[in-house]
Amino acid sequence: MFAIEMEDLSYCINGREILRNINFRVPVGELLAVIGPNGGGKTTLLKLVTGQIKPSRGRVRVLGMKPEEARSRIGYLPQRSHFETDFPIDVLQTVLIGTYRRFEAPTDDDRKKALRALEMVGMLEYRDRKIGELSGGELQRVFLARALVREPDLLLLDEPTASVDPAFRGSFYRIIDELRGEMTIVIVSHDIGTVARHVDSVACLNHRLFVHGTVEEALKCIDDAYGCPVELLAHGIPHRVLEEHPDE
Ligand SMILES: Nc1ncnc2c1ncn2[C@@H]1O[C@H](COP(=O)(O)OP(=O)(O)OP(=O)(O)O)[C@@H](O)[C@H]1O
Repeated sequence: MFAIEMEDLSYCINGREILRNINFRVPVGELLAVIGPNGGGKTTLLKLVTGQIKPSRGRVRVLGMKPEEARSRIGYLPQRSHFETDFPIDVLQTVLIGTYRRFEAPTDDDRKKALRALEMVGMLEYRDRKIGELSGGELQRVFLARALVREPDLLLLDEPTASVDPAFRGSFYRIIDELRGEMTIVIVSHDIGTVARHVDSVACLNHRLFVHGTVEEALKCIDDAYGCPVELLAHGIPHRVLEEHPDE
């Protein structure tokens, strides 16, 4: 069984093809990075996996099911959005949002799981703090706990380390290394150099899927996917830094 399967999948908005003929299989347990230029469709791909949007053509299966059936098995950390941190809610309550079931209050078991998730991300002692008092990196760890609280089989992380300090980036990847093998993990990232050190495989997406393979295989055709040169730096493992894209 695959954690994610896409077959001849296309997705269009207002007549514009955002994703084109994607064929893609992510084995259970894989730790995958999805990279690609801005607007290449990475977030759209994740939304198809969570069932927030439906393909215009083709098929997507998640853990062998339709995405909407698999939803309770998916943990999702969306791209950093405008979260209202003035809202008077504490850390534990924020994590409990991840256990949400319609018409049901959180149970004692939900609370235990939320505390365990906070422990996993090193935020247990912050459980009673108001979220408005947290730094960006601390808040992001709380959101990661919220994605982990249902003990998902598939964890989707959209730009998890964007706009947080380098110290958080290090602690974030230590958490990911600990989760490795316990669940399938998909990380959307622009930080190719860092992400490449931690993942099993890389998918390179720019409206179509250019490659899904080992880090080395992906780096070989990354220039094609980006449509512009990518500078290679030798750092023991392949490590690249993006040059500015001429269109941006
Ligand atoms: N609801 C929408 N309506 C119109 N266009 C949309 C919508 N959602 C996404 N798009 C467009 O689809 C394209 C792909 O967007 P998406 O957010 O998936 O890209 P991305 O690879 O995640 O980009 P980034 O790296 O900048 O986050 C973009 O051009 C975006 O403007």
